[in-house]
Amino acid sequence: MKPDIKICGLKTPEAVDRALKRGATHIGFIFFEKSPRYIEPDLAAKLAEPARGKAKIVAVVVDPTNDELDEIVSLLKPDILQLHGSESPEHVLTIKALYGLPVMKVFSVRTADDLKRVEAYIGIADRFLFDAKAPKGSELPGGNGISFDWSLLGWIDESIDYMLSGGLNKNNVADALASTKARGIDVSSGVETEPGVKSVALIDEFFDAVEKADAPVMAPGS
Ligand SMILES: O=C(O)c1ccccc1NCC(=O)[C@H](O)[C@H](O)COP(=O)(O)O
Repeated sequence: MKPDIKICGLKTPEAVDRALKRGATHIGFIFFEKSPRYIEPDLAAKLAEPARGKAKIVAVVVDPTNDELDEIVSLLKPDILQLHGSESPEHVLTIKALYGLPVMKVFSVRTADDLKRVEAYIGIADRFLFDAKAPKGSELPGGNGISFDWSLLGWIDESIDYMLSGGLNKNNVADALASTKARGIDVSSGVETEPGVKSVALIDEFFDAVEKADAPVMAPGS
């Protein structure tokens, strides 16, 4: 089955256009002010316009207040809220009830302990995203361009819908898909020339790598 592909941290019409042309199923906008990928909600709304009905528009927030969410939801009209902080199951339920939107809850992973709380969110979060935990000293909860040990996800049942992220790029995405049961992948730094600067060439190369990974292996002579 073709994986969902989310290109995250978009800030230009060129990058949005290329992601859509190549078949991104999700595009993400970052509403975390310390990020080099931060974008004002009104600008994100303009950039997202060509994606409506073609790809899911994802608003990435970190321990958001209701005021922040009110502004983002009313301007951007996202399809999904990506909660990338330490939102409790109760907070996730409150957000879902307030905004009526599906939630993708992020777990930041370095060790097995980081996955202990997943069960508490089953039936509450609509989808999970397993991302690498920020390295010491980083101010960013995501978008750090580093991977984690995917074998830590081995116990996660196939019935659990999750995306995988953290340091994915054209060189490791095939391996990531083969080694996990991720139904989707999410990339940011791997399609950038520097933090916050997306490259249409790297977006192309990333999609090429996913398509190659997905292509059936032909028997010799067939
Ligand atoms: O990308 C950011 O700057 C960011 C900042 C704060 C919270 C989340 C952030 N990114 C969320 C994403 O979904 C990224 O795509 C994900 O962390 C993977 O990033 P990367 O390892 O750079 O591919």
